[in-house]
Amino acid sequence: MYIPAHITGFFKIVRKNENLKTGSTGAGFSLDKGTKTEIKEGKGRIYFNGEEIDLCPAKDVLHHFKNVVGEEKFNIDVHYTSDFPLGCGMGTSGGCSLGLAHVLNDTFNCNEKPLEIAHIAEVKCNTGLGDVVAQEYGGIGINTTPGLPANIKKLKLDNINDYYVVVDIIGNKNTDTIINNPKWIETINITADAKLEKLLKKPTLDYLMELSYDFAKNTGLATDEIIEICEDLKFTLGASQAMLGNTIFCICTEKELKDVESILKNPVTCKIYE
Ligand SMILES: Nc1ncnc2c1ncn2[C@@H]1O[C@H](COP(=O)(O)OP(=O)(O)O)[C@@H](O)[C@H]1O
Ligand SMILES: CC(C)(COP(=O)(O)O)[C@@H](O)C(=O)O
Repeated sequence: MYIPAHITGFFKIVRKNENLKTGSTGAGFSLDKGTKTEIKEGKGRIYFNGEEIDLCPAKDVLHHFKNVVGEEKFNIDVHYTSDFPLGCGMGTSGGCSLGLAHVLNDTFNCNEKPLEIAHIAEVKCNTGLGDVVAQEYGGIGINTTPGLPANIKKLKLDNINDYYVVVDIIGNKNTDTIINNPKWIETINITADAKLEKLLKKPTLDYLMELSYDFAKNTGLATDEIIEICEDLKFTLGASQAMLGNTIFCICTEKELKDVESILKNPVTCKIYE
């Protein structure tokens, strides 16, 4: 099962009593690189690109299905193969949660709701608020409702194939340290305020990038290093920080691609995944 990586440009945090209704609003897009989930016979271990890891949302999804299926039938290990690391704002933890929920639901012929199970796992573990919803829908999404049921308006572009998304991962940034911190929540929500309405009135990719860069700078989430590189990428459609990671993303045309790749240290070139 393949789940696309997802980049959030800007977002607002909405916490409710119910995990299903807790989530984010905002905008972002899915990529043609991501995470593949497979299960094999085993003892409940989780492997990420060959290394055993402790991944809270994956464990939560496993726990849910173990209760549904019955412990005696549940002898599996999980194997993830991912293009992007965890904790870098590429929605990798979401890809792991959602991929696993789908694989288990299909394999054990359950009649569960994989998207809901994955979203609840992400919210409980503080690894994501809107990723799995966006990943399930794909494309460029404007998310107007936190949690589920989802209300995502997709931005349809005739020339979407003309664009490349170039990603440069500089380092880690764990989502839970930000989305649980009252000061960050206040700053993020004040800065995000009005951006969604603005984008809905003028739903273009350039404007999404402009609002995202404004969000990255004005929240203080982007480091000086990231801002400096984004300034160097001003000749493109736009560049900003992937939320919530220490990661740059840039949207450019084929003509600009070589210059963009030469500015970034470890460029990974992708396309938007519809
Ligand atoms: N080797 C690892 N590197 C980074 N995160 C890891 C690793 N192993 C497990 N984790 C867990 O993965 C989760 C990453 O979540 P998050 O920061 O939301 O990532 P992403 O941006 O990929 O969605 C955290 O719960 C973290 O504890
Ligand atoms: C921005 C974030 C809250 C976290 O994203 P990540 O670090 O990729 O888990 C995301 O889930 C969203 O709601 O848009």
